[in-house]
Amino acid sequence: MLTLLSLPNLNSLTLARSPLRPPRPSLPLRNPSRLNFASTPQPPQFPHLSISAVRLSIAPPKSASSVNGFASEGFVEEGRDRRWIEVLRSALPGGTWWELPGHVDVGDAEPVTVVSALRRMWDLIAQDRWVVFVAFVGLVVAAVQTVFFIFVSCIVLFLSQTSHGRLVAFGDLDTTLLDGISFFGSEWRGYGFPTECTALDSVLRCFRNSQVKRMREKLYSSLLFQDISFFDSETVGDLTSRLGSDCQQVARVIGNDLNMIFRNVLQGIGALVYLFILSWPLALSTLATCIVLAFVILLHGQFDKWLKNLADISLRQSVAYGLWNFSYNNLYHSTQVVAVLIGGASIVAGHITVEQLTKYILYCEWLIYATWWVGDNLSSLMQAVGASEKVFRLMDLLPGVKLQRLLGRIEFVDVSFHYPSRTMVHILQRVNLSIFPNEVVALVGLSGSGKSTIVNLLLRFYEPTDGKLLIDGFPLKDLDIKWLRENIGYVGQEPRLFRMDVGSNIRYGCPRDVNQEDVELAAKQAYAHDFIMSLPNGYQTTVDDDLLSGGQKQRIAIARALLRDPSILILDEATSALDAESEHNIKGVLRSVNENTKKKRTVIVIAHRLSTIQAADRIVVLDGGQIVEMGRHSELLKKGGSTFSSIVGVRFMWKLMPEHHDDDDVHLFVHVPLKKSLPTHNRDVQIKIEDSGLFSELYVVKGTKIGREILSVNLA
Ligand SMILES: Nc1ncnc2c1ncn2[C@@H]1O[C@H](COP(=O)(O)OP(=O)(O)OP(=O)(O)O)[C@@H](O)[C@H]1O
Repeated sequence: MLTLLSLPNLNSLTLARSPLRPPRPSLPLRNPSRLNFASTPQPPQFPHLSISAVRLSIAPPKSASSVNGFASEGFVEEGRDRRWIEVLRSALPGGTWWELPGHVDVGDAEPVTVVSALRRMWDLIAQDRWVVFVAFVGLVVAAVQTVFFIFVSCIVLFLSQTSHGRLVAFGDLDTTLLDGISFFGSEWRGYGFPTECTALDSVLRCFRNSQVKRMREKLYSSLLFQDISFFDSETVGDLTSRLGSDCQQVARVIGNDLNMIFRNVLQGIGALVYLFILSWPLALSTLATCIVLAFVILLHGQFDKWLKNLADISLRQSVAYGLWNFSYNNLYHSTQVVAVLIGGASIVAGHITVEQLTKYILYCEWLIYATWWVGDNLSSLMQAVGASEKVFRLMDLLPGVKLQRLLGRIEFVDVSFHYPSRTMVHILQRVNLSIFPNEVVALVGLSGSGKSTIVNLLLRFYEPTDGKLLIDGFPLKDLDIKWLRENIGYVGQEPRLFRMDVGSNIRYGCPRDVNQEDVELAAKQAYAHDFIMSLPNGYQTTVDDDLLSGGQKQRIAIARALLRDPSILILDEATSALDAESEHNIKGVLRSVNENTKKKRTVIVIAHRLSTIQAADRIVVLDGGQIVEMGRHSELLKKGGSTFSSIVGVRFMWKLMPEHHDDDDVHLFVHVPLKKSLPTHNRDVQIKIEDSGLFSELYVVKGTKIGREILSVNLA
């Protein structure tokens, strides 16, 4: 990080603090991130400027500068002049040299107003507003005192010339009093705006830190409820930056920038008023200097926006800073030169006294100083406003409507979808599906057909790119996402367990108060109670992802979902790791819960087992992101639709449950779908069941051959 010592030309900017001289800004230390020259070992080099600019804009045509291949002197001279003019023009603010390569994004597309940003920040510090009010009063006291300090000091100084001891003593007393007021004012202001090293500094920083903390908490809780699509498009680094530096920057606005702006505006106005009282021509000349200085500072602040975002413009940064530094020093000194010239003439002419000129010069310094601070803090404020836009946008993504009760009616209306990371691949295309309250719907389809995507949309992990998704008639995006997810039970294929006891794992995330009996009832419904009781400490046994089998974890996850008593239950291959018997039992339990409890529920199940699918009220067959068939199992078989047959047949061929088959060799009625190479009507086919541990495998035997051509099996 840059210090004053690393830039020798900055030393002239730091003057010792004395009662008669306002503290001069030590610029790089004030805001190091904005003036970080660590990567610029050399001081600004203007030759770079000319070389680069020549390359950009100077390319005189050969014919203009040469005659028969020889350069004409007049042309050369003219060309050189023009070149220098071009170089200078390109280096001026807004010139071509400052332009950045087209592909670089230098800022936010959407502007945010200072007023709206400040209003949001004001809301954020609602409970600490009294601190800010008190601090502002301190600020005003300190600023007024500062303005009068010079006035009183000059009186004391010039009284001492006349050696009126008592008056000097009175003046000293007055100065001491003002010093005291200044001290308390600054300390008091510092309580609200901890920006300077005051005695209370460490305590005072707590206020700003609490602002940052509050903002981070709010932002973080907002992030937790974002769609998964949000995390597809936002990188972890960006979010960390929002939580880290952006929150700091936004908190700095109230705690620092506004404080400094108000303080310096007050002091500047005080100084300016006094200057006009002393001598209006002198005051006008200083005012003109201040306006130019403010313009230069603001211009530099604009470049800061780029400097922060881009790594490859350190050269421009150096030049911009050099120009700024040059302007500041010269403008500052010019006010003193003007003051001495005009003021000297005015003293000779008898218009003002030496004392008045002294006061004038001192107030000039204050005014320049105040202008510098206001300009610098304004550009810093603009940066913070830019940062606040992203922070507030994320915070605003919070709640929607909470319904009194969720009935469980789900409607997909012309829903199309593609994932943000693969915009060219259409995953769902114009899906229209109405699921009624308490209905059990099975989604089937080949791998990649979009079953889980439908569930992802329902859980609002993503939003449809087209069409509407309604729950109980309300657009899903208008509903309070936290409330909605509390009312939906979701069990995935690979549920996660936390390293804590089984009971706590079942209770995890349950939004209502439950007792041990409720937990055990849910575990019994999920056929998990017996195996839990066989663990060393029953429900108190500590488990984690590695200590239980896939099927046991699924049963705990199902118990967890049942305990919440959700209005909508989604099972995304939630029983895939269960043995056939457990799966059969759980399927029955889910069905009976749905029918027998007071609170009915809508169930959406994605499964590949025939037995599970058969239990559904309706089967929805997906292919390539579209619904191709829909109906009861028997209806679909009767229709003989090729998609359903191929999907269901192939899947179930490998996952038939053994209890239907007592013998190794059985004859079953097998539905044979339309296929050119196979007969088009039902026929008896010999099948063979082979038990391979977890699943029984079904081989379709045609004659002596073992084949897998039969695409669906009807065990009815
Ligand atoms: N986060 C994602 N980003 C991009 N593409 C995705 C994402 N998740 C899924 N996909 C793609 O979307 C398509 C549909 O996936 P989906 O998981 O919905 O299929 P599925 O029918 O549930 O498959 P399976 O039965 O294998 O679980 C697939 O081509 C998949 O590669």
